[in-house]
Amino acid sequence: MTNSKSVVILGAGAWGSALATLAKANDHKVHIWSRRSSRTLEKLVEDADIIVSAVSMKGVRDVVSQLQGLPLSPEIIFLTATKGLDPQTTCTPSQIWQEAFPNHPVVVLSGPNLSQEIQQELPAATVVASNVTSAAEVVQLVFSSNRFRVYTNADPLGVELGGTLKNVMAIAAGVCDGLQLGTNAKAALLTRGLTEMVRIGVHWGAKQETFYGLSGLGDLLATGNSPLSRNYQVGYQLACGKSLTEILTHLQGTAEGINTTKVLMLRSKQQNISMPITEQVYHLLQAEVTPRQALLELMLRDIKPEYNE
Ligand SMILES: NC(=O)C1=CN([C@@H]2O[C@H](COP(=O)(O)OP(=O)(O)OC[C@H]3O[C@@H](n4cnc5c(N)ncnc54)[C@H](OP(=O)(O)O)[C@@H]3O)[C@@H](O)[C@H]2O)C=CC1
Ligand SMILES: O=C(CO)COP(=O)(O)O
Repeated sequence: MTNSKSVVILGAGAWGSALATLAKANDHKVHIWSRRSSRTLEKLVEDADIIVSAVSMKGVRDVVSQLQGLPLSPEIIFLTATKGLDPQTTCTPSQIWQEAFPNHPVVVLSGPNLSQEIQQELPAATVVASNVTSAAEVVQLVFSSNRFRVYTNADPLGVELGGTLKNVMAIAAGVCDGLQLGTNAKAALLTRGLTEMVRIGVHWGAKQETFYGLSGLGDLLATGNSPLSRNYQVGYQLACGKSLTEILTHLQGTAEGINTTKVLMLRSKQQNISMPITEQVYHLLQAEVTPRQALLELMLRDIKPEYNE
């Protein structure tokens, strides 16, 4: 097949494995690498067309620095699928990749993509975004199929922030359901959560409209309503009285929202941006408030117009 690409996926977790399944189903040559792999990264990336990073945030700088020492073809496209923020710099993963590889195109993939549903071959849609349109189109072709619809987008920062910021709201949504607060409360929470995502995201440099697409609202709806989301599970179990340590001991995989909440608190304080839901999620994760106290804090904030910001 002439359009067959060589795809190397870094990270053999839930998301790396699901992305591998999608690319393989389209007859691409796919190799998955993890830090436990017997095969060296150098050998694997030798003839790669696309390097996909599906490691969790805490692994991004490690894999970037491993790749930096290797001779890479200038044609290689980097695709990042991590939904997190760097705790030291507050940078997004794509900013880290682009800084390390300034001459390569970097593409972001993000959307409502619960990996378990994708592994069950249920239909889903996603967004691939880049400043280099041709690179986004290559990635679009590699992953598109009759069960995975891939849209391109020219706002990589907005696409990446949508998938990242919604993890904080997914924790809050889990709390909302765990406390059995009802459908009205959930709708209010997700809507005001989106307002908060837009507020900080636009200040960051992202486009407002991007947050109303698949990678923002779409992913917020998916993870804010599904027990398959690890972030949602964290919130749900906190509402049921478990401690964060207890929850993390049994959680399958990564809940990026925990780190993202801390990074967002830092950034919103530095830049004086109001993020009341994020702030309550932060206090809850620090065990400084109970879920009921967090709810009351939000309900008893000063009354104000819906849009004055
Ligand atoms: N699961 C999902 O539904 C989706 C997840 N995502 C995002 O994808 C990212 C990965 O999530 P997911 O696959 O679910 O998480 P998992 O916890 O299942 O996997 C994390 C992966 O990251 C690797 N990793 C962690 N630290 C390092 C490191 N220092 N060096 C090399 N590899 C490292 C792990 O390797 P090891 O196994 O060796 O620890 C593992 O392969 C997250 O940012 C998540 O938000 C995005 C969309 C959907
Ligand atoms: O981002 C996701 C789906 O789009 C996965 O959500 P969790 O990381 O909360 O499981």
